[in-house]
Amino acid sequence: MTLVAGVDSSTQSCKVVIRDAETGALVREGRASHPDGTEVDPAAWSAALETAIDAAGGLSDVAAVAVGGQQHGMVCLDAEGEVVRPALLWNDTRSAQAATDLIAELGPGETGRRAWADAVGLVPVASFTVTKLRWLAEHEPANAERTAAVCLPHDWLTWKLAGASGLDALVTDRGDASGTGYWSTHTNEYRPDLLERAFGRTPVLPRVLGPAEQAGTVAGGALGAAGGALLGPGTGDNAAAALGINAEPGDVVLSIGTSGVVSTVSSTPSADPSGTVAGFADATGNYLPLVVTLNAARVLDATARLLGVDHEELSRLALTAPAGSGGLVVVPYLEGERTPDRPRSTGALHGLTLATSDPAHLARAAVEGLLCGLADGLEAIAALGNPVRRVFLVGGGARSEAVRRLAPAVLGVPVLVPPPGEYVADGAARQAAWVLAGGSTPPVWPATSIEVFEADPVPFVRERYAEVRDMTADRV
Ligand SMILES: Nc1ncnc2c1ncn2[C@@H]1O[C@H](COP(=O)(O)OP(=O)(O)O)[C@@H](O)[C@H]1O
Ligand SMILES: O=C(CO)[C@@H](O)[C@H](O)COP(=O)(O)O
Repeated sequence: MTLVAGVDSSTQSCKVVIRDAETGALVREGRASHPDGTEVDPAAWSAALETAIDAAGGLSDVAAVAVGGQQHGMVCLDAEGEVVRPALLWNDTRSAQAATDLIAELGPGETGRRAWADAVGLVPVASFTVTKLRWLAEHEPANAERTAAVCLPHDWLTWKLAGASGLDALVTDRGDASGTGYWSTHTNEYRPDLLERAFGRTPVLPRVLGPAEQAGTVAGGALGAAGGALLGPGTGDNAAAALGINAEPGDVVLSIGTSGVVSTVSSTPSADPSGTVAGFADATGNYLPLVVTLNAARVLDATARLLGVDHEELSRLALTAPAGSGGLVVVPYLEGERTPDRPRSTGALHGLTLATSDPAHLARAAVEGLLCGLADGLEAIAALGNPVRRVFLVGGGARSEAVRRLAPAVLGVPVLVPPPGEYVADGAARQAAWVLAGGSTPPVWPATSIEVFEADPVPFVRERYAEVRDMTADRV
């Protein structure tokens, strides 16, 4: 049996799956936690990857490996390849003003937004790497000066696995490059002019590999791994999830992890000047228009904490309250928000009455608030002309029964739930198998069983949410 490994280095943890390259059958897996915070030393990711590889039984019998990772994180390296400062993650909002400035520099109002969307497929928000680089240039000029190369979390881990042999060895792929804000989905090339505008100069950037292009081999002893396995180009976690689910045009993947994601595979690049839909690339040569919220599974974590219950009880409580939670609405902007663009916002609770002041109503309102944000995302994806034929629900939040049962009601469409699993790591493993096998399309692995959840639509839940979602206080 030939084995391949896939890695998901995501916000809260690192997961490794080892699968049969031919059938896709799961053979072993391992995981390790990442530290909290929106600013993280990349050494924590390599340590977690080392632990997760170990927990998965090592890589000595594995023929190929690929890394999927949280997108956009700014990893700055000096001329010797040392990390200059902790990475700023996708959910760090300190570069919100930089985003506003960069948009205005390409033209006032709509003109600037359209110019960015036409240039790179997205309109800057604090999440994107380009805004973090502007923030660095403005606020930490000494660190900016020391920065010789910039890469993303998955690029850095791939480079470490390959032995970190010099900045010229850095590689990435279209999927993750398309989330930087200085790589164009329209031309398949970097836009050094935009990077120079943001950062003042163009540091070394990872070479962008094709979807199944080899990225070298794992170096013996790198992150404690046995050497020799082929390395895939890796990709961003959302592109990896699409590959893991085998999403095709017309399929929408809804992921409730640290971020809430609504994405779809498309054969054409998108450019949404409103900035709601980010026009990324996928990991197969197609495109991945997507809407992302900063607040997803952690809204459930926070509500469970508030109520002093575990996830199972939170779900049970939510399912005992009525649809619409008697008018109680949780606006879930606990970390600020990216879609809609409210980086300085806080969460809010609206509609408290004596009747709604109990744990069940709060639990239900939290699940509904989270789903309303994703329903807005689904609507935006569809409004750009993307067909919505099937909607898949994945991510840690999909383990909640209340989420699975309320999603079709709030979204107004049936929801397909594959078994709980690590679909990002699976997608990376499938990419590794593709690199090994070669060819123009990834190997076909048998589809997993799917549970279909259906419910009568409850449009009044979204209507009530829309009434109050902009009534929030700013952070102090
Ligand atoms: N049964 C559950 N119900 C609700 N949320 C859950 C459940 N199990 C895990 N989670 C949450 O899912 C999140 C982790 O999901 P995951 O998709 O792995 O995130 P990420 O990829 O961003 O690290 C955590 O916030 C965790 O608390
Ligand atoms: O910012 C985005 C995508 O644009 C996020 O989806 C990150 O890629 C983090 O993903 P998770 O850790 O939540 O899976």
